[in-house]
Amino acid sequence: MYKARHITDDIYYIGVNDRQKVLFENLIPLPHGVSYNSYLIMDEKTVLVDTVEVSFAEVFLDKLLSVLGDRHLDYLVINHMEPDHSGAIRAIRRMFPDIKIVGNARTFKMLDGFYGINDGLHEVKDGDKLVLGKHTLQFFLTPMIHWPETMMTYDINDKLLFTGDAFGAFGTLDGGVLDTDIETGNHLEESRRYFSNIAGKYGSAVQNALNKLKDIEIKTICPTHGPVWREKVNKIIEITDKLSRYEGERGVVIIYGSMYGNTEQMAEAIAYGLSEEGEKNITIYNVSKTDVSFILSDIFRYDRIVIGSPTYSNELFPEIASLLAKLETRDIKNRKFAYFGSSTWSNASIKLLAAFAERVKWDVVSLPIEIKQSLKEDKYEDCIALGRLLAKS
Ligand SMILES: Cc1cc2nc3c(=O)[nH]c(=O)nc-3n(C[C@H](O)[C@H](O)[C@H](O)COP(=O)(O)O)c2cc1C
Repeated sequence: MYKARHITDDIYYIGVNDRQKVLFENLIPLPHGVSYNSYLIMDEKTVLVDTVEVSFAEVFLDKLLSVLGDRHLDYLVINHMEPDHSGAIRAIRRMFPDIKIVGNARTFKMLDGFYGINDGLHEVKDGDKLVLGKHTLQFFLTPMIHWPETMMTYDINDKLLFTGDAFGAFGTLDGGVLDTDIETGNHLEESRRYFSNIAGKYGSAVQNALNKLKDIEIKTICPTHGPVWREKVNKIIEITDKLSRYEGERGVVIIYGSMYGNTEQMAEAIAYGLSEEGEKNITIYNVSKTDVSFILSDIFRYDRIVIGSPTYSNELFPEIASLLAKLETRDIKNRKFAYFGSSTWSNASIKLLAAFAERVKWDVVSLPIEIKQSLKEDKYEDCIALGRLLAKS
């Protein structure tokens, strides 16, 4: 019944859309849903590349059988064992008991641990090839994008790379699958948020993978989430390269926590100073309102970061503390930084922000600004001056 999309003559898209999940990994909001991509190669040998989340197994198997018809499924290639891609493996094995499962040594340890599958395996090492008939697959081990077993599979014939989570994006595929058939503005934005929140911690691993792939010609990128990239292959590689090198574009992100508005007024004054000096790309985030995944995405994207926090029970404002903890685990480098804070009797937030700046080794461009009780004229002017300075930094 299903009409599967051709990616190339012999390669079909048979993934599914998830518009039910509210939080990816129970953490990250999915306002536009997410797709779990799976691909089928129909050659002398038939090959399934990755599967989908278990709750979609039924519709997934129907899609698979629609393309496969009465042919047997010879191989399942596992690029990534995370359950949103490996969830239907057991169902596939039950339906095709003779199928050969292709993965690396680390894949197979996880396959046994997750699903108790430890036979019918075809182990590959970095650079190994598998001939299917017209098509030959080559496997590249790309550990820590985003788990240790992750690998990529290159179709030498079609110059097409199955990349697992790399180059993925949040957002369902509403009709089109190839970027040539989609208005991809939102998916490109969501690819940044995806990278920042999922793989952002592993910048050097991503750089290693990009280096490993630099000599192969890639006409099509087939990730496990979001659009298949063809027209924008270079664009998506460039975005990933920049983010994984932590190279910030010109732009300022101001993040504040505030209960009664004083810290917020400081943020506004800093933005005023920035704007006065000609800075156009300024975003202010109230950390209690915007989900941290969006804020992280902008922190990955831009080169100047400003954070303000009230003192709260001798600590940072809790949502700011939570953001800083997330930033520290991601090890984002090369950011210019300024910070500010407010308190009523003892200013702990400034000291904690200073300690954070030291730990992450960001380049602090100015002394912090701190206020007590309310924002008065002199400190208001200091905030504006900080904005002007940041614009020139
Ligand atoms: C629950 C709570 C705890 C606070 N704890 C402290 C504190 O430990 N030390 C302090 O100097 N001020 C403390 N304050 C006062 C705030 O830090 C101060 O009023 C600040 O300017 C509030 O900033 P805002 O107007 O941006 O919310 C606390 C305020 C609240 C509501």
